[in-house]
Parts: sequence; structure tokens; C-alpha cells
Amino acid sequence: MGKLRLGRISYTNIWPITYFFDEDKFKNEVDFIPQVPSQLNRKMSEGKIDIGAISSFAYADQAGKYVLLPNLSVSSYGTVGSISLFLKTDLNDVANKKIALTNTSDTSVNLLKIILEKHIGGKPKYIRMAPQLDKMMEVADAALLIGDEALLAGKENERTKQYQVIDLGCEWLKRTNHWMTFAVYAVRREVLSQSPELLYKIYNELINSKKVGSEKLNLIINESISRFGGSYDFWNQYFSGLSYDFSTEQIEGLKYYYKMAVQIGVLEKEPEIEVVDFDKLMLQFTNR
Ligand SMILES: C=C(O[C@@H]1C=C(C(=O)O)C=C[C@H]1O)C(=O)O
Repeated sequence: MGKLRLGRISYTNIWPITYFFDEDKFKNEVDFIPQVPSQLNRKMSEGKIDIGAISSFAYADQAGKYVLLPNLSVSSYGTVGSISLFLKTDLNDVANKKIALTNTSDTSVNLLKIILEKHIGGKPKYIRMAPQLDKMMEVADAALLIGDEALLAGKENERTKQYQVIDLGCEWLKRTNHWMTFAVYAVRREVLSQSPELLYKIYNELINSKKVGSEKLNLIINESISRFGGSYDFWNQYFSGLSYDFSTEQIEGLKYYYKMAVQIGVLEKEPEIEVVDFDKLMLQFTNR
């Protein structure tokens, strides 16, 4: 087998997992592919990426093809800060109007559909667009942005107060009392048998990078300030509002999201949440 191809979300939200990942250690074995989530999802489904972060929706959509890596996700219990619906009027009103959806997301796009269609009973028209708030608002009554585009547009909107803003993590918590998992780490099933040792090495590096990331969050915050501006408190609050774990409560929230996604018809069937058991995998590997 050639090099493994590892996808990395090109948004700041993932830095607490990836910032201290030592790519040099893997330069002969791994190609790194930074992309927005929807591109990662597509490339993984086309077999052009083997492992990495994808939208949690994409895992369900490709049911059975991938297995999840333990203890890694991008999740929140309430406010996310970067999954934002900008609105010209209030939520109940736009629920039957026209909504522009960023073409970089798959999880949040369907989360918004669940909230609008299932919880509010609306039936809006959707249009998928590049994430440019001005252009989106020229043709729609509300616009969904995620990641850095949501952060930057949010910052600008703080100044202009042009639109109402709804944080979808907050809205989801209010309506369901659940956690929401936006991204998961997945691996194509065949990699488990083809490259178990390399997979384990990558996994350990990710877990180590996440540990150092939480210990040295100040360095990640400083890098965010120098790239995007904003205050230390702003970034500290942003990263502290995100959870990078994948335990019982995140999994429960995700299962509920999948259930709702099936109910509104955007997902065919609720997937089984299958997580790699590295102890078992390494035992099989050393025994063969
Ligand atoms: C928290 C975020 O979650 C992201 C949202 C995703 C989606 O909607 O498909 C995918 C990956 C996550 O990185 C964000 O983009 O700000």
C-alpha cells in the first residue's frame, strides 16, 4: 500500500487536536490533505482520503464504510460560536422562506433542517452557496455559515448589528437537551486490515497532540490572534466551548441527531456507531 492520505479540517476549530501533530514524523508514510469539511467528506467517499476528520453526518451517510477513532470529535454542549445562522427576521418567520446554506458543511446544514422542519414545522426553500454572507443575503432571508467564515462574519456583525444571529449548538441544546457532535475522526474500514500499525501510530500522535493542545492552549490562542485578530478572551472562550472528546454523552447526542435526520428524510437509516478497538486490533496484528 502507498502512503495513507489523512484529511484535516482547514478551520481553526480543529487546532486543539491538530496543532501539535508532528507531520514530519510521518512524511514518508502519510499525505496530509487540508480542506473544508464538505470536501473532506466527498474525497473520503470517493476513496481519495483514507482517514481523518469528516462531518459527523458523512459518517452516517456512508454507513458501514468507515469506523470511528475513539476519544476524538468536535462537539459542543450548547453554544459553539462558529455554527451560525444569520437572519433578516426571526427564526419562526424565516422557517418558511429562503435560506442560503454554506457549501462547506454537511452536519450543520442538516442540523438546521432538523430544527426548522422538525422542531418549528417550517418548510423553507434552501439554496447551497459559497460561504459569503453578503452574496447569500442578496438572495435569501437567512444564511448558515460555519467555521472561520462564521467567526469572521460574526465579528463583523457585532460591529454593524445588521443581522440577528442564532448559534445552532445553543438552539439544539435548548430544544433537545443534547450534546451535538459536528465532526468525527473516521477511517476507511479496509485500512484496519491493510495498515493497522500505521493507523495506530497516527492515532497515538493525534491523542498526544490533543493532550498537548489542551495543556498549551495559550499557544493556539496566540496563533489564532495573529492570524485572525480578536482578543485572548474571545479565543479562549471559543476553544473552551468546544469539546474534543467522544464519550457517552456526545455519542448519545449524535444518535439523537441521526434519528431526527432519518425522520426528516435527509438520512436513509440510523447508523451503528462503530469505534475502533485498538487493543483488539493490535492483538490481531501481532498474532498474524
Ligand atoms: C464547530 C464546527 O464544526 C464543523 C462543522 C461541520 C459541518 O457542519 O459539517 C464539520 C466539521 C466541523 O469542523 C465549525 O465548523 O465551526
